[in-house]
Amino acid sequence: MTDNETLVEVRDLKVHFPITRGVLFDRVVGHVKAVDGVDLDIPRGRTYGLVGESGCGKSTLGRALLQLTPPTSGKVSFDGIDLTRMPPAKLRGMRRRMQMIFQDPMSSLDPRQNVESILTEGLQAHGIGDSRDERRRIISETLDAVGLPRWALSRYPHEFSGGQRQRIGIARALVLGPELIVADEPVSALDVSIQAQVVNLLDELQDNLGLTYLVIAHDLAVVRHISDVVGVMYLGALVEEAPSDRLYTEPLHPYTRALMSAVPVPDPEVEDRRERILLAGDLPSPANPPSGCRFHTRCPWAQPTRCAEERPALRQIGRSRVACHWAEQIASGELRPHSVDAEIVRPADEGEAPGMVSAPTEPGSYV
Ligand SMILES: Nc1ncnc2c1ncn2[C@@H]1O[C@H](COP(=O)(O)OP(=O)(O)OP(=O)(O)O)[C@@H](O)[C@H]1O
Repeated sequence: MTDNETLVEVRDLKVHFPITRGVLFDRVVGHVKAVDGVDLDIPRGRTYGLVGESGCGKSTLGRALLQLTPPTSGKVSFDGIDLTRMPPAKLRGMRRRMQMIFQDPMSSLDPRQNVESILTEGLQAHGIGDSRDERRRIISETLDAVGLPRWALSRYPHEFSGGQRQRIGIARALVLGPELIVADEPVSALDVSIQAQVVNLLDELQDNLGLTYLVIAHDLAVVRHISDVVGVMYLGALVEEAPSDRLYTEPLHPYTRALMSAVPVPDPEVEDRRERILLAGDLPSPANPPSGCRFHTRCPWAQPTRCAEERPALRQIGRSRVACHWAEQIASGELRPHSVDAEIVRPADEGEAPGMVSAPTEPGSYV
C-alpha cells in the first residue's frame, strides 16, 4: 500500500431530487440540484473535510458516497470498486467497510435498545463473530477503543451525556471494522468543551486503526484541526479544495475567503483590526442555480465577462484546486473587490445584516 493510495474516488457526481406537484398525479416540475458535478479523491488513512453553508449539499454528498442516497449520475469508487454499478445485495456486503456517524446521536440511536443490543445488532446483520463470546470480545475491544466503560453495555442511550452518546455512535460504526467513516457534523450538537474530546478520539482512532474519514462540518475550526485536505462546497459543487494549512492561510476562491472571515481571531487586537467583506444576498436556490459561476451573484470580485456565462472548472493552482476564472488576479491584488455586491466594513461598524457573510480583505489576516 502506497502512502497516497486512493480509497475513495468521486467523479462528476450528481444528486438531483425531483420536485413534484399535482393533485391526483405527481408531475415533476423541476429538480433540486443538491450535488451537481463533484470530483474528489480521498487517500486511504487521511481525512477530507467538507465545509459550506447549510443546504449546499454536504450531507447529500456524504450519503451519496455511501450509496445511502442513490446518485443521479456520476461515479463513486471505493477501493477501486465502482459502487454505483453494484447490485444491492453486494452493496450490502460492502457496507461494513463504510460507516456513517451522525450529528445527533440521540436521534440515530434507538432509545429502546441498550448499548450491547445496539452494538450486537450490526455484528449480527453483517455476520461478524462466530459465537456470542466472539461478539462480546469484539464489543469489549470497541468500548475500550472509544473510552466507554464495560458497565455501559447494559445502559440505554438516555442514561449518557451527549459526548458519551456520540462515543456510542462511533462504537456502533467502529464495531464493524470499517475502513471509511463519513462523519456528518460529528460534534456540532455537543458542548464546546466536549467537542475537542470527540475530535481527539476520532484522531486517535485514525492513528490506531488507519481509518479514512470524510468529515462534514459547517464549523471551519473543527475541520481545520482534523483534516488533511478541505473541500469547500457552494450550491452543490466544490469551489475550492486545498491542503488544510493552505486553505486557511491562503484561500483563493472568493467564497472561501468569505467563509473564513467567520472564524474569529483569538487575539483581540488582530480581531479588532480585521476588515470584513459582507456579501449581499441570500444563498440562491439549488433548484434554480445562477448561470455561469454559481457564486457570481454574491461575489465581490465578479467581472462583466465570463462569470455569468461560463461555469468555472476546478483547476489546479499551486497546491489548491479552485473554481474561479479570476483566482490568480484576485490573489495578486490586480482585481479589487467592488462595493456593489460587497461592503467592506470594520467590525465596529458592523450591524446585523441578514443573509450576509463577512470576509477579510487580505488572505491570512484572520490567522
Ligand atoms: N430527500 C430530499 N429530497 C428533496 N430535497 C432534498 C432532500 N435532501 C436534501 N434536499 C435538498 O438538497 C439541498 C442540499 O441539502 P443537504 O442536506 O445535503 O445540505 P447540507 O449542506 O448538508 O445542509 P445542512 O448542513 O443544513 O444539512 C437542500 O436544498 C435540501 O433541501
